[in-house]
Amino acid sequence: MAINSDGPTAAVEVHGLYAAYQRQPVLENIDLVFPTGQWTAIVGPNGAGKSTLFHVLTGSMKPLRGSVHAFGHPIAEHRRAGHIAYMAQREAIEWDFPVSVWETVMGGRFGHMRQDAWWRRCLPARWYHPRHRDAVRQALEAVDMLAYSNRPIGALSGGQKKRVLLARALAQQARILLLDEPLAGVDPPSEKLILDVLRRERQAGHTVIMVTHDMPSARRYVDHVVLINRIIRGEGRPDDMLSDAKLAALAVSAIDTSAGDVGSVSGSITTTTS
Ligand SMILES: Nc1ncnc2c1ncn2[C@@H]1O[C@H](COP(=O)(O)OP(=O)(O)OP(=O)(O)O)[C@@H](O)[C@H]1O
Repeated sequence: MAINSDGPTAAVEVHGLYAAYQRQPVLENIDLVFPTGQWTAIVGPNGAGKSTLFHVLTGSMKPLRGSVHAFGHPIAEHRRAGHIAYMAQREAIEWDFPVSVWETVMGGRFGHMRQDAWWRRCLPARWYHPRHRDAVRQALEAVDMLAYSNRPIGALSGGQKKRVLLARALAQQARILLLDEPLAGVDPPSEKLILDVLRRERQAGHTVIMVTHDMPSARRYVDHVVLINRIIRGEGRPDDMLSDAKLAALAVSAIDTSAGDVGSVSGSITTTTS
């Protein structure tokens, strides 16, 4: 699939999106445009539907209604072509699986490997095309984890696991990066490292969309903020969206949704200004 992402095209466009689990609505009437090359923070309380939105954006969950396009093409085409990199929450990974850091990050290359000659895909991992090995090495270097390449993923600290998940997303060399809470549970140096990596991705023209509860970092780094709790509660510049008043209103919006059995949450949004 040839995708022309030059010019002002939106990286991702969502129209009239509804999503539900067992017919219980989680997202309703979502309309969003993520411009190419911008860094967006998705902010909302626990249970607001942020991860669900990402499942739909990656094409792993079918919406009840509505459409999702990336660079003007249906999201399913991008999923097949590996154009969208996704960093799941740490909890979403089976860490006891007996694979090394290197093999985990190589997983980010599987979409690209479909373009390799069939015989190369049958070879042992050490014979993978050098461009895959280079991408993995660069990604591990970017998150300062190359020295841990041979370590089993189960033998990493929480912050190191986050960095490996980010490396796997980077190895995909995708134009769109979706990151579900990349800053959760990391210490300040790791947080700075991750934010600097994402800033470089944005500078390279990639579109970065991250879920976060870290308001000081969002205020400092991102271009655009989307407030969500089952429906879109606001979007705009970080200064406007992340005021204490807006965040307090977002936390109250959680109470509005509890009648629908979604979003009945304890707000976990930090309103501390940096
Ligand atoms: N597999 C599932 N089956 C049924 N309900 C689900 C499933 N996954 C999520 N939900 C429900 O959907 C709602 C939205 O969940 P989601 O994980 O998208 O929220 P979130 O905003 O990412 O929350 P958090 O900040 O806690 O990660 C919640 O009420 C949750 O209980």
